[in-house]
Amino acid sequence: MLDRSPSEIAREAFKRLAEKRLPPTPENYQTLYHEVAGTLPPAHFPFESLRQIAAAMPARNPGQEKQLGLLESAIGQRSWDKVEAALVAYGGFAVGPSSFAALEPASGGADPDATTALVLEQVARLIECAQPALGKEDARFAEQTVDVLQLLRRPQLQLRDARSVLGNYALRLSFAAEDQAEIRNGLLNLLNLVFENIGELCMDDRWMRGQIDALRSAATPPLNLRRLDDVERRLKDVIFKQTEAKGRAYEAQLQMRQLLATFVDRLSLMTETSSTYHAKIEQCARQIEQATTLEELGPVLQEAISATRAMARDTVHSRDELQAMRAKTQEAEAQIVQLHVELDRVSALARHDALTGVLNRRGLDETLQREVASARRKSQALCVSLLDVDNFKRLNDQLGHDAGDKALLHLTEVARMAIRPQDSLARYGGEEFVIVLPDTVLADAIAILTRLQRELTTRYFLNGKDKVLITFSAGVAQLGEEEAMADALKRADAAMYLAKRTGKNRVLGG
Ligand SMILES: Nc1nc2c(ncn2[C@@H]2O[C@H](COP(=O)(O)OP(=O)(O)OP(=O)(O)O)[C@@H](O)[C@H]2O)c(=O)[nH]1
Repeated sequence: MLDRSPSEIAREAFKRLAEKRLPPTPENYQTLYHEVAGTLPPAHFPFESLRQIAAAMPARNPGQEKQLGLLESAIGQRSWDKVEAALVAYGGFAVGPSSFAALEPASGGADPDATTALVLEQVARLIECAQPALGKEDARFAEQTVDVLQLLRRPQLQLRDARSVLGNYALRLSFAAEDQAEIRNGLLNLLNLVFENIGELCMDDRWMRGQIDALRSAATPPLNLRRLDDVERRLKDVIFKQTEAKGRAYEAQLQMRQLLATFVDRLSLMTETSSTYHAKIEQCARQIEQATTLEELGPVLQEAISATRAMARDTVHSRDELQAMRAKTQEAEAQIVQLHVELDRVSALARHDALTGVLNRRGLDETLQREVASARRKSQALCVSLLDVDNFKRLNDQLGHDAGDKALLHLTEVARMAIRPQDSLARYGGEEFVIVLPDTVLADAIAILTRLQRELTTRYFLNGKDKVLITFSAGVAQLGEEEAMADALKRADAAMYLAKRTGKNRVLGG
């Protein structure tokens, strides 16, 4: 089946359409096409139903009005993610206990049939919303869902008729939800196993070890989409770097093996040549001893000369070959050095900082893009903070550069613990870091940074046995409605400099 060309599949689908006497609708053709091709049909997007729901939803304030506009455009784009975001944000602008209040009968519930129909419609919507989360593995359950939805939307359906069907369906639904929870746990266990194995393969690489630890902690429940996104990005970096390293090691190994084999061949050939030569010379020496006339000596000397010439030729040949081999080895060495340089360059292209494991500039850029889009979509506040370690040069000078590195690592570890899972931490440059705080207003962001300062006064950096206090100065800015993120960062930077100039170890809003 899978070997058929698209036109063959299309012909067969038409044939089946005729054989089964089905109406030639696009849906029927699509179903049969996938049946013939042995592929899965694309997930159904209930475009019309969603448009009807959106049309029925009231816009009771400007916030809801904006979200309804976003919802309509999300439906137009057939994007579940955007539909979900618009619905959640719409809910955030709810004004009363019921955001579906406009659906209620104007007479205050005087018509019981209309009320029943409304309640049943809401149950149907609830089921439709929950459906994607329950997966498609159980075909029987999927069929039952379709039947229940049809039944709930049947005109004049009475509550007592719906009750037993819903009771039965609720039981199946609880099984499906349990299955999904088990599948999720199973997948998480599998993921952790994969991390462990990758970790085992490259335990001598410090960067990799840090990444694997970060992956494990990112994949620990409770999960959210942001954390999963982080896991995906980190895993891509790890796989990329591991593939590079493996390819490099394999190439080097192959080259070395070839060189060694040639070397052993040459060595045995040289030994062979020199033993033949020695035997020949010994034989000549014996013949010279036994010779009594000059005539007898002539051919013996001739033989000795040609044996010596052959030996010299072989030696020159071997020397040339060994020299060529040496050149090849040097070339291979240079290639490996070049590969290391290349690997470092590639690592720099990764999204995480090699020393601390937090996001690097590239990772930060991507995160900022994502968070700005998300904040705008959800009409939420977004803050950025720029923090710079105080007197870091002095720390380096007094304790050494290695201790300086460890101090930076310590700072990022404490910061990771102090911020929320949805916040992001990035190294902006030497001893400068950026914290991105979604869904946070300025005052709260300042409070989070101040909490981090307090944390650092209780969690000292230990340099050997010495406790070292690390402090930082920070500037915080809340992104304006129309403002570019680069401008918000500039404001945070200016506030940070003001904090430095006015005594350090301070957090100021920009
Ligand atoms: N150990 C270590 N030091 C770094 C790293 N990156 C930058 N530095 C050092 O950080 C120091 C920063 O010095 P300055 O910019 O003068 O700042 P400061 O000493 O912290 O002074 P203030 O910012 O005014 O508090 C420089 O000495 C850099 O060499 C790094 O990765 N590791």
